[in-house]
Amino acid sequence: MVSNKLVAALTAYSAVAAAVPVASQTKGFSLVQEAIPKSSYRAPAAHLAKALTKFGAPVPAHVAAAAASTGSVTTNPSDGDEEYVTKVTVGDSTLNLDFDTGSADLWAFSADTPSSERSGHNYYKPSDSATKVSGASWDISYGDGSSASGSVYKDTVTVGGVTFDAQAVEAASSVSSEFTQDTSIDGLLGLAFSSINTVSPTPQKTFFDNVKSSLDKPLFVAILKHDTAGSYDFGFTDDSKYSGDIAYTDVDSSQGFWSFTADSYSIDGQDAGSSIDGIADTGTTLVLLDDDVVEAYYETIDSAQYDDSQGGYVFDCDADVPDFAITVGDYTATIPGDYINFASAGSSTCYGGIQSNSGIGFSIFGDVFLKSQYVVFDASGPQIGFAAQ
Ligand SMILES: O=C(c1ccc(-c2ccco2)nc1O)N(Cc1ccccn1)C1CC1
Repeated sequence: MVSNKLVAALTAYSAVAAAVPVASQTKGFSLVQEAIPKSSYRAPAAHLAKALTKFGAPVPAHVAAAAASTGSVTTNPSDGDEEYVTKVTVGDSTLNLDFDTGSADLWAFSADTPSSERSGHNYYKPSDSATKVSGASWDISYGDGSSASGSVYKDTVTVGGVTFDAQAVEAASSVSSEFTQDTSIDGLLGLAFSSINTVSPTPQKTFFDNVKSSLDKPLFVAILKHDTAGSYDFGFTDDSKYSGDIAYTDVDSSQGFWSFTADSYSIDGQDAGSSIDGIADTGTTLVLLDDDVVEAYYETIDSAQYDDSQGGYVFDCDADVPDFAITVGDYTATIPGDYINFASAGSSTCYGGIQSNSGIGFSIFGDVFLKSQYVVFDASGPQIGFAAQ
């Protein structure tokens, strides 16, 4: 049964992301000395940490923290791949956060959230070293109609071993019912561009913006999967996690999103011959496209129809559901039809993973698409890269 939350979300909108090479030393060898190219620059602390480790000395926490130049954290799909939950240390709390490349606020349930709105959730407790940002507030509304607001602290946040000790943590004083009812997540970690951070009067930087200059590479990768654990990787790409080559294309960040143009799209392998402008949004469950594309897609499924009560297209669960693909350069990114047979909608009907973007003027490539791909969000450019998982 499609959960009430999902129906509510879909009715309004459906928004809702190294092995240290052991040098094999043999007796008698020579080293070629060469200057380290700038692009592989590592933070000074990384060299200190490495030297201390080499001689068996303890690495002080502040050195280790400054030194982390890559990180990786597991992300788990909730039931039915509705959202992806990632553990993050925020101040003195470990919280389950929804990494969201469609927004730029790091916010969490907090001691300021009324207990009636907070039950079933972990919540943020400022650390002893936290500081409140005087006069600051935040207030965000999402495409599914959900919202939250509150005050702001600076505190230490660690994601997959990467730490920033002055991260803006937005403590919720109020959250809408969608968040209260979704006890899988205790808040969001925004990974869009900081230009759309809602803190007033001074917008704050996202976690990625704060750490990207200390990472080996200024990028993060979303490796979301269907019904099994994936990861968010920071500062590196890992060719054991994808096949073929990564196809990159430019990102237009002027609206704060990871916005790109797919050169064309195809339905069941039939190229439609027109491009799609959209955003990569780990915080949106489904794929939301212009109405003409959605209608062309469901034309291919005899039993498909728009169901007002479900707020979207449904079809017989035993229908043959075609693939939907977009092309980026010479790479074709395919969503398997099985991913578009998204969820039960009662009796023998199923809910489609492709739905209308309700005319918002751009498409949203949410988790139904992202979980079929290895997706590189690269701040240099900026650019976005896709490869087959
Ligand atoms: O939910 C959001 C969303 C995220 C952040 C913000 C926001 C407001 C102020 C700063 O950020 N506003 C949104 O609405 N979707 C997904 C979506 C789905 C459907 C319709 C509209 N949207 C943004 C990424 C597009």
